[in-house]
Amino acid sequence: MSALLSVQGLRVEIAQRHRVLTAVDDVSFDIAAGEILGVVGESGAGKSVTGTAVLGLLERPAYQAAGRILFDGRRIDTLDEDAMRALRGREIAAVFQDPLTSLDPLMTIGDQLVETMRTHLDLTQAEAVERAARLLAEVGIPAPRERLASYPHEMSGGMRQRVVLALAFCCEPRLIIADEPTTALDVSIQAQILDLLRAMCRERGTAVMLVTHDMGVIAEVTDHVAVMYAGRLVEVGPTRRLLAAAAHPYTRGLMASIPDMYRRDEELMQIPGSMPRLDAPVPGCAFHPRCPQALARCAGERPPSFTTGASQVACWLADPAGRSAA
Ligand SMILES: Nc1ncnc2c1ncn2[C@@H]1O[C@H](COP(=O)(O)OP(=O)(O)OP(=O)(O)O)[C@@H](O)[C@H]1O
Repeated sequence: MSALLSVQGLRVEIAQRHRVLTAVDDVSFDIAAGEILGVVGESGAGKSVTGTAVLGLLERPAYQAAGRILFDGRRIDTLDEDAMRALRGREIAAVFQDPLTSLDPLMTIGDQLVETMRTHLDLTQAEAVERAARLLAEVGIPAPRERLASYPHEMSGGMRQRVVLALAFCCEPRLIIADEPTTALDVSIQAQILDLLRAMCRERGTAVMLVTHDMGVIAEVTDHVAVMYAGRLVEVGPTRRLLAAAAHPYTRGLMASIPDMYRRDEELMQIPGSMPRLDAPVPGCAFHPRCPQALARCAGERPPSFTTGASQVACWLADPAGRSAA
């Protein structure tokens, strides 16, 4: 199946006065139509920067230094600002952690939905209003017609995030970039919003790049997972298989922090240590100082990506040639 989104060798750098830092390095992944890909990793791993690059919203001092981003086979990282803005409104939508990033506090939610639809779709005012009410009903807003006249601040955080989903879906995008869409919400509301996101995507065949630090979220909604550490992908594979048999010690460490059925027998644990700072990159495998299974070569040689089963794993432990030597 050809990819709807294809990120190839993406590198994002951050220009500082006397040096350049690398926030995302050689990141490649595909998302097929209708697929939900989770991008997971600790804070600072480069997840948001990757999503921002796909949306064409990187701002100085951050910039794309290498790689290509293709949407439906067409290169989009070289589009000009107007073309990218048109694509963002229509074919690629974004959902961020804070609903107030997406919602204009001075506009009613009805006006926001109607204006977005009328900018990008050929709809009359009456058609757009009708569609806005239907969308609000679909995302579970009670009394949707009356709610069209409400302002964002008149709603709870959970309701606002439902409106953000309505806004994201209102032009029937083919791809949604969702960056920590439920992190700010109570756990019970989080699950409802994730269920809603998944149901709406399944029904429409919408693809999603879901950025999260939470392996529980990955387990709940994604089809594939890309695990990021220190700006690089360390493991990419189908969610079920990856959760059943993660190959990278970092992925296993993240999984050990899911407090649920996957780890009934083990204590909830945190990975000791912290991710290297951008201004102090670690040679070899960036995870080796924290890795319980590090080999001598991990400190000196950066592992390439090895294929193990259906996954890609950047770890010397997955090197078929190196296993016996280790
Ligand atoms: N505009 C910027 N200027 C300087 N540093 C930046 C900029 N944008 C991102 N960074 C740095 O790039 C690194 C990756 O950030 P990013 O936000 O992508 O991480 P993340 O994995 O999404 O983590 P979080 O969940 O905390 O957002 C971090 O070290 C961050 O401080």
